[in-house]
Amino acid sequence: MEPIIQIKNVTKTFIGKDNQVEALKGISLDINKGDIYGIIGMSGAGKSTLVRCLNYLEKPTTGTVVVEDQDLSTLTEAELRKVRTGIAMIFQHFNLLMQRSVLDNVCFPMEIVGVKKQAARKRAMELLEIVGLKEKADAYPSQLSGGQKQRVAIARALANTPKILLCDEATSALDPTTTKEILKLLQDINKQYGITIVIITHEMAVVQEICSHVAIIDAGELAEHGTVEEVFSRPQSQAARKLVFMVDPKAKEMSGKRCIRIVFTENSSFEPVIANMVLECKAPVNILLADTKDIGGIAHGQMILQLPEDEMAANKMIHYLQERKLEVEELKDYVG
Ligand SMILES: Nc1ncnc2c1ncn2[C@@H]1O[C@H](COP(=O)(O)OP(=O)(O)OP(=O)(O)O)[C@@H](O)[C@H]1O
Repeated sequence: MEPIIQIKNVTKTFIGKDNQVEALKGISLDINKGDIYGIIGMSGAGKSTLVRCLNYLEKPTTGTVVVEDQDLSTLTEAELRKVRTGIAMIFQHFNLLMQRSVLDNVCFPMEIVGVKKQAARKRAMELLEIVGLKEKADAYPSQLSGGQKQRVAIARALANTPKILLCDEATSALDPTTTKEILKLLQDINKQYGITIVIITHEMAVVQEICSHVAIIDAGELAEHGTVEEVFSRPQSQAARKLVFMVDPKAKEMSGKRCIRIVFTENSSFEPVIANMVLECKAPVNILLADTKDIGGIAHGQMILQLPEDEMAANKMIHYLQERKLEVEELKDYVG
C-alpha cells in the first residue's frame, strides 16, 4: 500500500507568555491511499493540532509531513496553497457562510481558484445531488438542520476534487442517527471517489463505524496504531483500553479484582463455553462485560470475567479456556 500522508517524528510546542505546551511529542504515522483513518484521543490529547499539521495550517516545531511525496516544509507559500487545494476539511460546527445560499457556499472554493461561475454552479449542483440536498440549493444555512449543514460542508469540501478529506469532530454536534447518516455518506464518498479520509474524533463508536485504521493519541504521544480490528480487539496500551472500555459503566468496578478478558475472533456464541467451564470447574464466575461488535464486517466478541476467589478454580478456568484456543488475558488495573 502506498502512503499518501507520512508523518515523521512530528513535535509541536506552543510557547506562551509564561508557559509552554508540548502538544505533540514525536508522532510518526503513515496513512495510505484510500484509508479511512481515525485519530482518536481524549480531550486535549493533541488530535486537532496533529490534523492541522497535515495541511500545514500549523507548522510542526520539528519533524516532517510528506503529502504525496512532497515534504511540506520545503514548499513555498504558493506551492503550499496548491497542496491545500487537494486537502479539504470539514468541522464540528460546519463553518458555512451564513449570508450565502447553499449553492453559493458550495461554489465558494471554486470561485477562489478561478472556476467560471457557470461551471462552478453546474458542479455545485452535481455535488449537492451526491450529498442528497439538491432541493435545498436556494436555501440558507440557517434554514437547515445540523445534518443538512454538514452535507453542504461535505459538498463544499469536495468542490475542488480533493484527494484527502480531513474531518475534525465532524459528527460531534449531531445526534446518533444523523451521525450514522453522515458517516455513511463519508464512507460512500471514500468508496466511490477513492478519497482518503482522516477522521478526528473522541468517540470510539465513530471509529468503529467506518474507519479502516486507527491511531490513538494520548497526551501528545502515539499510544497505539493499526487496523481497527487489531487495536479494538486487543488494545495494548492503557490509553487504548481506556477508550475501548470507556463505554461500559461497569468497567470502573473491575479495577483491583482478578479479572480476565477473553477475545473471540469468530462469530460464535459464548454461553456454552462459559457455562461448560463453570460446570467443569465447579465454581461460579461474574460476567462483568460481554459484548460483540461488528468490526470491519467481522463479528468480534469479548468478555470480561471476574474469577472466583479460589486460586485453584481460577487457574483451572484459565487453563480450560486456553485449551479451547481462546485468547485469555489477565487484567490488572487496566482502566487506570
Ligand atoms: N494555539 C495554541 N496555543 C497554545 N496551546 C495550544 C494551542 N492549540 C492547542 N494548544 C494546546 O495543545 C494541547 C492539544 O490541543 P488539541 O486541540 O490539539 O487537542 P485535542 O485532542 O484536539 O482536544 P479536543 O478534543 O478537546 O479538541 C492542549 O493542551 C491545548 O491547550
